[in-house]
Formats: sequence, structure tokens, C-alpha cells
Amino acid sequence: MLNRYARAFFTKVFTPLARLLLKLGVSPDVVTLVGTLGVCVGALAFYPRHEFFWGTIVITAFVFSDTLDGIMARMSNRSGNWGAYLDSTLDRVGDAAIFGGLVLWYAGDGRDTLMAALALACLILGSVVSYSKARAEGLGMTANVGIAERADRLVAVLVATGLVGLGVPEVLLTVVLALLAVASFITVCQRVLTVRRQALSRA
Ligand SMILES: CCCCCCCC/C=C\CCCCCCCC(=O)OC[C@H](COP(=O)(O)O[C@@H]1[C@H](O)[C@H](OP(=O)(O)O)[C@@H](O)[C@H](O)[C@H]1O)OC(=O)CCCCCCC/C=C\CCCCCCCC
Ligand SMILES: Nc1ccn([C@@H]2O[C@H](COP(=O)(O)O)[C@@H](O)[C@H]2O)c(=O)n1
Ligand SMILES: [Mg+2]
Ligand SMILES: [Mg+2]
Repeated sequence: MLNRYARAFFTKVFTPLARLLLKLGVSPDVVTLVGTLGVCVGALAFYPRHEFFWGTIVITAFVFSDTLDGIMARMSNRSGNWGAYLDSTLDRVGDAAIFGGLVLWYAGDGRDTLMAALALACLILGSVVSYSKARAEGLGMTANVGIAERADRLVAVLVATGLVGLGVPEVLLTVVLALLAVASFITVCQRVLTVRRQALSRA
């Protein structure tokens, strides 16, 4: 949803920075790599130590590199299969680090089995959401639907985790992770049904 409605806005916001980085000779691939590294450091260095606020700030500072790299690639006419592959593959690494960081806290010193299970469910179902689209595209179909696409999942988990880091009761994160797991499952179903329709109409 956000991917559709917010893309134009964020493209406008990041275009000057994209232009500057290109002028400085920075390539879109470098932005993709550095952005993923920053997200992983933010998630894996802070969340497992229960530093939810600062972890969220670091992740948020780097996660928009995923918007920036695409803008840079298009501006410099460098969009292509390699960049698309690198972008999507590293997205999975960043997403896994974010939910994995939460799992590490709750399965470790945080000692909360329900929260660890919910974060793990979000990690797994989110990966299946992405895979269901990637596999469809690999077979020449599309699966660009769903109530919990990547940007939606990131906003939900980052806002809730950041607020808990600021002192809001943890039940907020419990509810958000539970809803996110359900929404991700629904998204998988939406994509499977979309692909099924296309596959059957081809046969
Ligand atoms: C209040 C407590 C304090 C804490 C404050 C922190 C608040 C943090 C709040 C929000 C941060 C959200 C960041 C979300 C960033 C999203 C980045 C993103 O996904 O952008 C890239 C994306 C383009 O994606 P791709 O081409 O890579 O698309 C593909 C797609 O993602 C597929 O997804 P899937 O299949 O999994 O569904 C994948 O298949 C494939 O891998 C992938 O390639 O989208 C865009 O560029 C669209 C625009 C992004 C919209 C972002 C909306 C953010 C909304 C509000 C932000 C508020 C910011 C506040 C900052 C405050 C800082 C203190
Ligand atoms: N290093 C990169 C990253 C991305 N691309 C191209 O941008 C597309 C994704 O754009 P977003 O705005 O959605 O991130 C991607 O499909 C590639 O075509 C690139 O070339 N190099
Ligand atoms: Mg990108
Ligand atoms: Mg991406």
C-alpha cells in the first residue's frame, strides 16, 4: 500500500541527494550495500541489547537507501537486472536482521517466548511474501498485490519498536507483531490466488 502511495513523495524528497551522490561518483550498488550494512548493524547491534529506540533510529537512517538506490539507478540510466537482483536479495538480508534482532532479544535476555515466536513468524512469513512474488516473476507472471508489502511491514515494525524503546508499554509491539504476522499470511494468500488465476488462464 505505502509502496504505491508514498513512492512519488519519497522520490521527490530523495532526488536531490541522489543527484549529489551521482555527481560525487557514488554508484547505486554502493548505496544498496552500505544501506543494508547500516540496517544490519542497527538491528543486530542494538535490538539484542534491548536498545530499541537507538536501533530504530539507526535502521531508519539507512533503510531509505532502498528508495535512494533505485532513484540513482534510473537517473543514471543504470537500471538493470543486476541492480534489481542485488536490491531484492539484500532487502531479504536487511529484513531478516530487523526481525532476527528482535528474536535474539526475546529468545535471550528478554525471555519472552510469545514475543520471540511472533517476531520469528513475521520474519518467516515476510520472506514467504517476497518469495511468492519473486517466484511468480521468475515464471513470467506478476504478484504485485497484498496488504503487507515490504514498506508496510517495515513501517509497522519500526514505529512499534521505536515507540516501545521510548517507553510505551510492550503490549503495543505484541499486538503489532501479531497483526503483522496475520497480514503477511493474508498477503501470501492474496499472491498465491493472483498467480493461480494467471497460471490457469494461461493453461
Ligand atoms: C516514533 C518512535 C521513534 C522511532 C521513529 C522511527 C520511525 C520509523 C518509521 C518508519 C520508517 C519506515 C521506513 C520504510 C522504508 C521503506 C523502504 C522501502 O521499502 O523502500 C523501497 C521500496 C522500493 O522497494 P523495491 O523496489 O526494493 O521493491 C521490492 C519490494 O519491496 C518487494 O517487497 P515484498 O515482495 O516483500 O512485498 C520485494 O519483493 C523486493 O525485494 C523489492 O525489491 O519502496 C519505496 O521506495 C516506496 C516508498 C517507501 C515508502 C516509505 C513509507 C514511509 C512512511 C513513513 C515514514 C516516516 C518516516 C519518519 C522518520 C522518522 C525518523 C525519526
Ligand atoms: N543497486 C541498484 C538498485 C536498484 N536498481 C534498480 O532500481 C530498481 C528498484 O528501484 P526501487 O526504487 O524500487 O528501489 C531495481 O529493479 C533496479 O532496476 C539498480 O539498478 N541498482
Ligand atoms: Mg531499492
Ligand atoms: Mg529494495
